[in-house]
Amino acid sequence: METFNIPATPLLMKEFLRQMGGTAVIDGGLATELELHGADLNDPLWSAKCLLTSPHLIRSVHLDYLEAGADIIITASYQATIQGFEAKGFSREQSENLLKKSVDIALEARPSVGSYGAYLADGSEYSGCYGEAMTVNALKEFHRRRVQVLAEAGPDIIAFETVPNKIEAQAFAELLDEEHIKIPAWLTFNSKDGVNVVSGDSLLQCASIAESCKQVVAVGINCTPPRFIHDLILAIKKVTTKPIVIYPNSGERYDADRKEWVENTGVSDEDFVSYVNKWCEIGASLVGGCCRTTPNTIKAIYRALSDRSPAAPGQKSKTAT
Ligand code: MET
Ligand SMILES: [Zn+2]
Repeated sequence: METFNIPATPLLMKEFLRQMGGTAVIDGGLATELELHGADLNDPLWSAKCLLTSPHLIRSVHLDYLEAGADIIITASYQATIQGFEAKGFSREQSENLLKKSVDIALEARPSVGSYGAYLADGSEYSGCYGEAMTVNALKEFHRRRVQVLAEAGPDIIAFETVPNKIEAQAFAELLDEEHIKIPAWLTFNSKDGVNVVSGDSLLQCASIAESCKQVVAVGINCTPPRFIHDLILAIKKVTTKPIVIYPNSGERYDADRKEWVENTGVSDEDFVSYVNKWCEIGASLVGGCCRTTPNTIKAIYRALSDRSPAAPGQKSKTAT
């Protein structure tokens, strides 16, 4: 495993990318890959359930992604919340230790902070509807201790992922500031129409919130069908000077009622990857995959980027298999 120290300013994220040859490769879906290896994640904790039952499996999937060429791996903390562990009978201290464990497993990892909708485990991170009564302050209180614990575990960067609406983007940005979080962060939104974030809130407004937060070193999109990515990059580019991070899902449809992905509604690894160079040409500099993408997808992204220019990831000392 390589260790990258990403210093905590946007400028130095750019320096990290320069060292990477301009583009860095992120890993692919974690939870869906754990499932492919037999984990039963039908649980409110989703991938975080493996922190309890099979940490060795998490470790092995992280390694698969590193071997496939990922420069950045994302921890199993997406749906790990103190409130979620407590609901299972763990003490506060045990819950905090489980959060920390997700970072320890990935060592120089980038912990994932899923939204409040992910904690609800009812698919609401794909609707962004938290009800009229939800406020920025309530979301901040929900996430506060979690973000502190993850930051204290010493990762390189905190990935706030699948952010479905503006109030949660605001909550994360304010938390980073209020808690004086020294670890840099990225904020990635999801979209189901290629124009707005899933709640219908303006992507431009959401990305602007990320842009004006000094701890945020990259802004982008995750867990969104590949066919929408091109237009979303162009939109984000209008409001940010920060590096753009893109990790789409396989494009398959998720059936929230049945709690399963509808197979064969997505694109093949090859098709997915054929877009990657174009995305980088128009402004993306960190690219990977989200749900239902696999180490094969990441291998193909790594190869596509290596073919692009001599300064691309292929030139790095790492050997892709
Ligand atoms: C619903 S998006 C999930 C993101 C998380 N990092 C995962 O790959 O499991
Ligand atoms: Zn996803």
